[in-house]
Amino acid sequence: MTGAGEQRGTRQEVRDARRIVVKVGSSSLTTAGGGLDADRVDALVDVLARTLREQNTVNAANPANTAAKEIVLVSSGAIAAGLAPLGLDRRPRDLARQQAAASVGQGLLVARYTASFARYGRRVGQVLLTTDDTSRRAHYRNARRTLDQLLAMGAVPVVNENDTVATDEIRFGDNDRLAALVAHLVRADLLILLSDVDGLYDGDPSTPGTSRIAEVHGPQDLEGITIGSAGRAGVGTGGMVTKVEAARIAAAAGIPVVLTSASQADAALRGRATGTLFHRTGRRSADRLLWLAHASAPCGALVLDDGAVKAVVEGTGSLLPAGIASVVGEFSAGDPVELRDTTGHAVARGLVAFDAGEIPQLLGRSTRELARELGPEYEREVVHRDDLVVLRR
Ligand SMILES: Nc1ncnc2c1ncn2[C@@H]1O[C@H](COP(=O)(O)OP(=O)(O)O)[C@@H](O)[C@H]1O
Ligand SMILES: N[C@@H](CCC(=O)OP(=O)(O)O)C(=O)O
Repeated sequence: MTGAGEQRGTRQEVRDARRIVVKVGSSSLTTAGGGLDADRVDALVDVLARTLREQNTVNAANPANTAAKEIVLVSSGAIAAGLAPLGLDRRPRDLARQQAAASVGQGLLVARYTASFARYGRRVGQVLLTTDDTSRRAHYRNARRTLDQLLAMGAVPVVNENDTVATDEIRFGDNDRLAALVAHLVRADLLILLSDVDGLYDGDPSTPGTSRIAEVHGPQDLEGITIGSAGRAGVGTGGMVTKVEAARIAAAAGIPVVLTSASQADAALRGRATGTLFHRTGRRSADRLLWLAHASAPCGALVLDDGAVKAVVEGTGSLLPAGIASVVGEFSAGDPVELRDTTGHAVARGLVAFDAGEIPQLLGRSTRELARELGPEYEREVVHRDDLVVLRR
């Protein structure tokens, strides 16, 4: 951990980042009363549009323009923006009214971004994602293709969770984690999380004596720090906990993260020593698997015997019917499921190749035997190695 006063110079990897995901929280886009604050939206768009313009006109005629920047904006604020128009004075507790507010607010939010970016001659493209888009192969590819295409056409994708169709079970719930997963999806070089606080503090920032942490090199730097889960009453969702979790996911996937306030967005994009920089802790991982580990809500579970747990955890093989002791829940082929040991501890997640109802007849039996009895289509893995991600203990 490095104290704020110990920072040196600019952050080269931040300055050099070409493809950047910027996430902005509700608290940075709304007025104290909870409505959308057009001035704050415009101020953010000014920074983003100028960054794109400055960097991309330098060398626009040169196809090898290595300075060109691309920005994907993950914006919260739909629920907050929908409160006042529906006569609500705070974020409702129940999902149905949150969804109604999001439905009204998302339109207003995107209309505001559209008008604001238009001042710079830029188009925006709305992209609403659900957890299915992050775990199912076809959805995942589609989402990535659309985002890539928008960027290639010079538009700014404005991403949010598809709140109106998400149920409690399948919600991301917080856009911090969604932003980390989007950064991974688009193979971003940098994730910037903008909030109403200018970084991670070593305690509740409203408590005198706490100070900002300038750099985080890994989980060891977070030990002993009080990280609050409540944001500004009635507006944000996860407080600092979800931001630190998002930073951890992105950093582990090889993407550095800057966490700072919306008013520091320009400095952050220029690589100045603002906010908290989370250094990458891992390398870029095989594409879809990160999503499987962090985003998918498992539809059920398979309980494995000790040998199968070992094979899965040590990465030596796919999950075969012979290693499955029991099936939990209802799911269809292609759904994400949890793989548990016999004590109920989740060891991995995977995309299952059979419906839940088909599996009991396969339990404990060899694929060869099954193929002989039930047909050649049963000589296959229940979860293929390529569709499986081991969870960290
Ligand atoms: N250790 C900490 N460092 C910084 N902020 C913290 C910390 N613990 C709790 N917080 C609170 O988290 C809030 C940000 O979360 P939230 O309101 O959910 O933001 P957003 O709407 O931007 O997603 C800050 O305003 C701050 O009060
Ligand atoms: N999808 C929700 C945002 C949920 C969320 O994470 O909000 P925040 O904590 O302000 O980033 C909305 O647009 O209101």
